[in-house]
Amino acid sequence: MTLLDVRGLDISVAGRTLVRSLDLSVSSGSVTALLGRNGAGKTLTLHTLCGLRAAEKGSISVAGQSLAQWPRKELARKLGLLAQTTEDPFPSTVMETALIGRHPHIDFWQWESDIDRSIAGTALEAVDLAGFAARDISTLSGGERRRAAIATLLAQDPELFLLDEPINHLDPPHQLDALRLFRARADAGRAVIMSLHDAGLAARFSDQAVLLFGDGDWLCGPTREILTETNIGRLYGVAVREVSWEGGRTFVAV
Ligand SMILES: Nc1ncnc2c1ncn2[C@@H]1O[C@H](COP(=O)(O)OP(=O)(O)OP(=O)(O)O)[C@@H](O)[C@H]1O
Repeated sequence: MTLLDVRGLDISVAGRTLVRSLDLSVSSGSVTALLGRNGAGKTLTLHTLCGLRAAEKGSISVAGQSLAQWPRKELARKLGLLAQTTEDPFPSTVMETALIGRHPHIDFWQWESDIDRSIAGTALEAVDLAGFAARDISTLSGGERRRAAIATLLAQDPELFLLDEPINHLDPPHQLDALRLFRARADAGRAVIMSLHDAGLAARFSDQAVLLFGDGDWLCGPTREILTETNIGRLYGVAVREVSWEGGRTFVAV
């Protein structure tokens, strides 16, 4: 089933067109990797896809209905954003932070139920924060805080996960854990779009890749066809070699 359909989308800022006439279709069960240099427009694109930023030109539909027509709370059950950075303006515990993800599922006058607490607890376990529930969120390390943000999104449990550099701050084992976890969500019928700076991890975990060149140009297609030495070299403006091993491949700048 097509969860997200984007046609002719322009992303512009301060008089510059970063993405011109983007067409993108995302189906349940798939992982899409979004790659581009710093400033190419990955964050602005993700923010536009979830309605935080208005689309100047083009159409975005979510589960067959125009993005703008979705009531905000219903939309938050369809799609959820892992922002690139998180702020904690109010004191709260790690459990309270994870429970924020349950808000789209709770009626206006209701408190979180035991089921919501159990879902949030399971999400904390999934990101290796089981023992952290009572901790003040402001005491977490950068990587722990990133995993708490992932737990909040897992507790939200949207159909489409929009992830802005999900492995920021994570050490290598937790990077793999997080990417495996989202890959498993997709394999269970959800969908994922994630911006990444590691083309090797994009090759390993995605089915579809979108390359943003930052000048309006983009490429989109099956990962195997899009992630090539030539395209990645053009994307980053450096010579790149593909390195393969049994079943896997990565890219090295030379
Ligand atoms: N409000 C704004 N005014 C002017 N320029 C902006 C504004 N917001 C974003 N930009 C610029 O738009 C460009 C795209 O930003 P965006 O955050 O989408 O990049 P990105 O691809 O996610 O980069 P990174 O890899 O560094 O996270 C950047 O050059 C940024 O400086």
